[in-house]
Order: sequence, then C-alpha cells, then structure tokens
Amino acid sequence: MMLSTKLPVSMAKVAAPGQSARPVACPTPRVAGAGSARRLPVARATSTEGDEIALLEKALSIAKERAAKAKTAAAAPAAAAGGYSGPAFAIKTFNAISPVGLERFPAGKYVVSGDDAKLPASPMAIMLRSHQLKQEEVPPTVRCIVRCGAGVNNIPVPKMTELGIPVFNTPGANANAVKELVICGLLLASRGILEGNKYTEEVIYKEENMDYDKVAKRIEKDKAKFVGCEIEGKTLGVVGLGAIGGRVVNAALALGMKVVGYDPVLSLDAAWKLPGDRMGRAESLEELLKVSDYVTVHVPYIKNATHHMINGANLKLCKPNVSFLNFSRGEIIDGEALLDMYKSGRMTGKYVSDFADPFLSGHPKHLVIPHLGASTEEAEDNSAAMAADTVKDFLETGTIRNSVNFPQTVLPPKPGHVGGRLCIVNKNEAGVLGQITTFLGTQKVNIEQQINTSRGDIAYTVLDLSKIDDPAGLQDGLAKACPGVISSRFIGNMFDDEMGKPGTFFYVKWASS
Ligand SMILES: O=C(O)[C@H](O)COP(=O)(O)O
Repeated sequence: MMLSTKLPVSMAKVAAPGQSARPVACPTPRVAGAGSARRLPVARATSTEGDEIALLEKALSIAKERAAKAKTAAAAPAAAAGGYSGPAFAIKTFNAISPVGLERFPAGKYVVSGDDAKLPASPMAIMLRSHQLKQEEVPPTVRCIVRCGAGVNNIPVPKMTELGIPVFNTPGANANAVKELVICGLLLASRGILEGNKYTEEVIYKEENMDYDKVAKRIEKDKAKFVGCEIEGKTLGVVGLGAIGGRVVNAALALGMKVVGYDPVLSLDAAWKLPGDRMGRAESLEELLKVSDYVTVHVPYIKNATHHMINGANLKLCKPNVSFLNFSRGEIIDGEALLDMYKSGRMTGKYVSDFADPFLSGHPKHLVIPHLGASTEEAEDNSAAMAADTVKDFLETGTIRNSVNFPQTVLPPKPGHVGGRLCIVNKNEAGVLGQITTFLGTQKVNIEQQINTSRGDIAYTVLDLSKIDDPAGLQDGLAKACPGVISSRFIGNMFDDEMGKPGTFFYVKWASS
C-alpha cells in the first residue's frame, strides 16, 4: 500500500500490489487550528485547557500510529520478497501442491497457480505430482519442471532433455511415508487382515443379520480361515537400496527380520545409511529372489531398464510362498507372469501394491489399495517444500541439484563481483564451449568465473560475466555464433542486489527457429 505525499491525508492514494492507485477517503481526526473555533467533539464536553491538550496529544498519537501502520503495510510485499522489485516469476502447478511448499515462494517475487489466467506471464517453471505431463503443456518459456515426489515416469523426460529443460524430483522427501506403508504391506501379506475384514463385513454381517451375539460367535469360529504367519525371522529381499529401500531395510531389521539387499547402482550416500554388517548383500536379483520370503521393490520405473524386472523367467526361481510388495510402479512386476504362476499353483504368496494391474485385478492374491505411498501430510509437505527450494535455487542462481536429466551444477557467486550471470544449455559436443568463450571475447565480455558440466548429450554452462549493457543482444549474437547453444537465460546484472530476476530475455532455440 502506498501513501501519496502529494494528496491530503484524507484522500491518500492506496494501491494494492498489482493494482493502480486510486483515491480513497480516510477518516481523519479533526483538530483545532490556531484561533479556530473548531473542537474535537469530545473536547466540548470537557472544556479545561489541560483536557484539551491531552485530547490533542491523544489524537496526534492515534494519527501517528495509523501512519506507522500504513507505512508497515506498504513495505510488506517488498519485505516478503526480500526487497525484490522486478517482474514476478510465474510458476504453473498441476495437482494439489501442499501450501507448505507454496508458501516458500515469496509473495511479490513469485506468482504460483494452476490457472494460466492467474499467472502474470507464460510460466517459467512447472511444479507437479502425478499429472501425466504432455509436451504441448510445456511452453518455450518453461525453463524447468519439478516433481514433488520421486517418480518422474509421468514426465516425458527424454523429450525435455532434448529441449534443454531440467527435470527435478525430491528424493527422500516422502521416503518415510512409503517405508511405513511397506511395513503395513508386510503385515497385510502375512496375516489375513484385508481378507478377514472383507469377510466380516460382506459375509458374517450379512449372514448373521447384524445380530451382535451371532456376529461375535462367528468371528471366533471363522478365525481359523485366516491363519497367517509372523514376519520375525523371515527373509525380506529389498530391491533398490536408495532413500526408501534403505529405510525399509532398517525397519525390517528392527522387527526381527533377516534382510538381503540388491542394488546394482548403489550410491555412496545411500551405502552409508545401510547397516552393512547386519544385512546380506545379493550380487544379483536372481540370488535375492531365491532366498526371500518377501520381496519389496524400490526402483524407479525406466522403460528399458526396470520394466517387468520381476518376470516369468525369474519368478520361477522364487520360493513358492514368496509375497511381493510393490509401492514403486505397477509396471515393474509382470502381472501376467504372476497370474500364470498363481493359476498353475506354483505360487501361493500375495502381491500387495498401491498400483492396479491389468491381469490381476480382482484376483484374491492381489491386495490392491489406492496409490497411497506418499499420501501423508508430512510427505506432501516435505516434497512440496523441497521442490519449491529446488526451483527457486535454479531460477534465481542457475543451480542444478536433484535433477534426473541434468548434471549437478553449483557455482557460488564470487564475493564482490558485479556483473551478469548467463546460464546456457548446450549440446555436449566438442568445440561448443570454445565457440561460446570465443564469441564473448569478440564482444569484449570478460568471464569472471565459470562452470561447465555435462550428462549424456546435454551440457550446462554457467558464466559470471563482466557487466552487460545489452543482455538480449548478447544472447541473440551468442545463438547465431554458436549453433550448439540450445537455450540461454540471463539471470541478473548486479550480483549483490539484483541477482534473481527472471531475466530480461530468454533465448530458446527450438522456439525461435
Ligand atoms: O513418485 C512418488 O513420489 C510417489 O509415487 C508419490 O506420488 P504422488 O505425489 O502422486 O502421491
């Protein structure tokens, strides 16, 4: 809110953020002027000089208080945005994203909405959960996509890589929620919990006509139909030992299970969290399947890698009463092959999942629930908060962390440096970096510091440059001179006080040609 100094206080201009100022009437205390007969209404009733001074002082203090409040309100949007005064970053959401994450975007600096009409401009980032993102939903202004969660199989990642768009996820943010459901899944597989509940509601209640005494007797008598087994002492095979798998290992050990793990691409970070001396390590998936009473999968779904990872060939190696838990993605287990095993009587264990299967729907061994793995308040909050921080970091500083298709890239600002930061996505080909630096040299632009990283066919270059007068012109020239540049984004011109603006100009090759 802005108070105009040119107008009388009673007609101050008030402008809400994003609205033009318009005059409004403000109640103003009427005070006595020198030699004036005007009095505050209450002053007439208490007419001593002392009373009048006291009242005038009170009126003055009220007026001062009101002015101070107005000043604080006027400063509020800027304070929330950390003093930022540039155009707002527009972020498009799909799915309901936890407010805990959305609140991390300072008001005034960001506008985040699922409704295009509410965004000030075409979005620069997309934030989503399980929405199946189509390429046509990604306009050229979008410079990054963040998945509030782990799985990114709802995003066309290879296409986004080709277009030079980093895709981020939030590894570990919902891991505890999934782990707890896996423990529940172990018990659902070992005891007749869901079957017994279904039987009570659909058979006993009906047959006994809700007569309490009869229902109570039947519940005792029919318990023999649902005898289970205990998980203590049994072997759990954990396929994938990342954030979720690692937690499952520790929880299962605490419940007295034996654990064997398999992960051909185990990271060093994940390995540190495993109780190496208390769990077995399988050298192959086959080895794990042979010894396990329960198998739980915690790997991402990748079409040519983990599709039908559990299939007809390796199911034959399993113990006949093995139970499978799948809280990762339905396609990791070949439901048709499992159905064949059930039909032939070679397998008797259960298949517990929060994903449907086209071949096993309705099969009594397939205990299926809605996709609830990450559906806890805590997980939704954690994932949204981590996603928001990741996007902010990328948009404001060019930093790449937790991307599934771009290399990790962090270039801390150089203390005291004044200049511009240019983030370039380029082809990972010989000579491209040379073209970029040569071009900048011809423009008399000095590179103060830089980082160049690559992953597969894509490379990412962050350059801290001397002060740039015409960023759009520089980007245009760069694009013409360097065919290997896919897109470039200019972040700010003065690191100390302006870094973090959306950028004056985006060059996006695939949208420009
Ligand atoms: O990939 C994930 O993180 C989980 O499957 C959760 O997905 P959701 O955010 O759609 O619940």
